[in-house]
Amino acid sequence: MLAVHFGAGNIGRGFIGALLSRSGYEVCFVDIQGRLVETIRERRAYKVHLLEEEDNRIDVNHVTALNSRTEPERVIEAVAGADLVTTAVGPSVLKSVAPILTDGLCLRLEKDGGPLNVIACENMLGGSSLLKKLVTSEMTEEECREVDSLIGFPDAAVDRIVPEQKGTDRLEVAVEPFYEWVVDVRGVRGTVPPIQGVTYVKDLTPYIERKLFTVNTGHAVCAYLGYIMGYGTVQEAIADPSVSETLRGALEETGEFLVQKHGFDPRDHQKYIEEILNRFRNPHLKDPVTRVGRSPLRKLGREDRLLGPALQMMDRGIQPNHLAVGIAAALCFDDPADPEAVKLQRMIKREGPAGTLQAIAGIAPEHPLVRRVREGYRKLRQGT
Ligand SMILES: NC(=O)C1=CN([C@@H]2O[C@H](COP(=O)(O)OP(=O)(O)OC[C@H]3O[C@@H](n4cnc5c(N)ncnc54)[C@H](O)[C@@H]3O)[C@@H](O)[C@H]2O)C=CC1
Ligand SMILES: O=P(O)(O)OC[C@H]1O[C@](O)(CO)[C@@H](O)[C@@H]1O
Repeated sequence: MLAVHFGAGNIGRGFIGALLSRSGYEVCFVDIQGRLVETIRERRAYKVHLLEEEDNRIDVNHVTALNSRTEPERVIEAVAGADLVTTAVGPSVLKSVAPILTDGLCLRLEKDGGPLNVIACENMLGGSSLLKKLVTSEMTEEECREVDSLIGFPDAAVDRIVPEQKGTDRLEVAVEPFYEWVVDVRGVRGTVPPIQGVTYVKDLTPYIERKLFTVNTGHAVCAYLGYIMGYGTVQEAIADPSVSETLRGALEETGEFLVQKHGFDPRDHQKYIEEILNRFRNPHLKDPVTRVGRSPLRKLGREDRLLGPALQMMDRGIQPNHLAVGIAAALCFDDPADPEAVKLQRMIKREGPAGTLQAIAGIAPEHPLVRRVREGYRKLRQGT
């Protein structure tokens, strides 16, 4: 079985590629970084280091790689002959992957290659659905019909913290031991991919919202507050009671909303929150707040981890008091090395916090959430 995986980065090697290889797939990574591709091709194996008390390393074998910039024809052939396609490139990069994927899928359809599933493993709602839209936008009506019946784009939720890599080995990836990969089985075409460790569900929404609005909301709130207070890592930030109080408050708010919307058992959800806080505290992880807070414009998107739950909970009469502080903290994120943070700060200078929220997420300045965020923003800027 051949799996073609776009993005040989942290999640690609440290999570998706590792699980696919363990499940018996030969994994062909596709990336644009020449040295990385060459090294994978030379070694055909790497190690995943589990960041826990004991020093465990797992061997990942039967891997190879292709460079989509220098050998696009080979990537197209690989997609045409694959048993599974996955991505972990970043939500904003899906549009760059789409053209070569389209060519591979068209070749497959020409060759009557049979059903195939394409799973986008990105931190976003509807990642595979977006990829399908991008891919089919360039296809004829006939090709679109064939894609509908033969190529599945099941949406997925992926959860594993893979921090910046500090090791000396080019391929080894250090990861937290925990992982969760949930796939919407309704989107699958043909045989359900036999991936060990994947949970197939009939409705992904409760799972992806629970994950995005707990793990990612909490991580973002912690990172942005930590950044303002001068902490370097999530682990340092969460040890500060003023950060952990706001973080816990925000997760209790999103928790109330998730329990109400999806009918989770409140005690189970509380356990889920505690587990996540423990994962953030993992003393073996040193996860920079700048990595977790990266791309603030994306994270301040209307449906993403901050405004997404805040807007939905206000519609239900739940007040995002702590979450609004987290959103205000996101507006203060000014990491000079992050192009989105630089752009964000330029917008705030020009249009103020309310105008910026309107421009990024289309929220009217008179929305009650904006009043709360502005209040939080003023206090954070004054250092109170
Ligand atoms: N790091 C983490 O803990 C988690 C990340 N994610 C999601 O996984 C995705 C990837 O994140 P990371 O692995 O952390 O990022 P990363 O930056 O480590 O990896 C991304 C990889 O994609 C490659 N890439 C960029 N453009 C490409 C293209 N056009 N074609 C092929 N490859 C391309 C990059 O060279 C890089 O190797 C993101 O959507 C992220 O939100 C999800 C859960 C956890
Ligand atoms: O990968 P993104 O969306 O930029 O955000 C970083 C987030 O993803 C994770 O890497 C894993 O879900 C978290 O560490 C963090 O919440």
